[in-house]
Amino acid sequence: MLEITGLEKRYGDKGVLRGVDLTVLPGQVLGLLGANGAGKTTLVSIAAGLRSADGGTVKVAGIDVARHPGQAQTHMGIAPQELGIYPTLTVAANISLFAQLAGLKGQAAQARVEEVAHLLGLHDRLGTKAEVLSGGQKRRLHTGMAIVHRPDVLFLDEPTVGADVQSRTGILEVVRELAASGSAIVYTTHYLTELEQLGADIAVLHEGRIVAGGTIDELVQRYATSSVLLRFEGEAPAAPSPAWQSEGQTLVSTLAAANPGPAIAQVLAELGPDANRLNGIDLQRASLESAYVAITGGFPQKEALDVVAA
Ligand SMILES: Nc1ncnc2c1ncn2[C@@H]1O[C@H](COP(=O)(O)OP(=O)(O)OP(=O)(O)O)[C@@H](O)[C@H]1O
Repeated sequence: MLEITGLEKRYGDKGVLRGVDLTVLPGQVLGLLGANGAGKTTLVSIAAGLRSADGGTVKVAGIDVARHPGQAQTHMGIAPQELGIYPTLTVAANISLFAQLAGLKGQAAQARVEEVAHLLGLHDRLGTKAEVLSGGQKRRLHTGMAIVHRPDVLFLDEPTVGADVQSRTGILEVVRELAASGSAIVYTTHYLTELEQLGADIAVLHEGRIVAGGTIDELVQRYATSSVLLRFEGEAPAAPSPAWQSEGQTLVSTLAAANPGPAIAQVLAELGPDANRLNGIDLQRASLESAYVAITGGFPQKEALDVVAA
């Protein structure tokens, strides 16, 4: 449904996208992850035909977005990071405007506007001017405008920033519902738990390329490991392992451990009386977060860690 091949984008002499390939199938939610400045918004904007690329192609429903942006855009919905609502129009008029732009008319348009408002918990605000909505309600409205025509391909760029729990739940519910009805969805976020809740597939954008992709389970299996972070006060303990690094007044040691419980017991036994000077033990289970951090180099990868036999 969405096919991105060899996409390149430079700002001045800085290559932000350096050959990005991505495919998103009908019914698939693709979580696009990357650090601040990795190029996610740039990628989404080019894919949606809002910015031009320096190389590569984007096809939506088989249509080349750069060559036929108007035609391709009839198959898309986009909710950019910046809110794009019309403040002086009511909630109903905002959603309705986008329904009409997508060719929905009369009773069908009216029914869909009400359905979207209901899905996003805005049904009792239909007659309210957008400018008086709360931040979270504005965010929901902004999402509603992007999905009203049930687009084949939907781009949501950090849709839950500033949204409260209720707004977040509503937005995730709408994403699930659209994917179930066959939309291909690109979802950028820094909230990894949302991607877990959506059962999304993941693509990690790093240094201009997609450096890892797959289901959450695949990424966790491949890159993540449980780890134990130990903090120690004062002089380094007598035991030769584990290795410690200074962090100000504190010594810290990070251990990869498939079975953290026995690993902690082993370390405590080796430390002997020095164990009394431990002042922190943090256990991190293998997760999408630890996989992501390993992939983007913020934490050693599984094989590079000092694995404690358990
Ligand atoms: N119009 C522009 N002109 C010049 N540089 C730009 C422009 N837009 C973005 N950039 C730069 O390109 C890089 C990628 O920006 P982009 O907004 O695509 O990243 P992002 O992954 O969406 O970041 P965030 O997670 O912070 O939203 C950044 O270094 C940014 O400063």
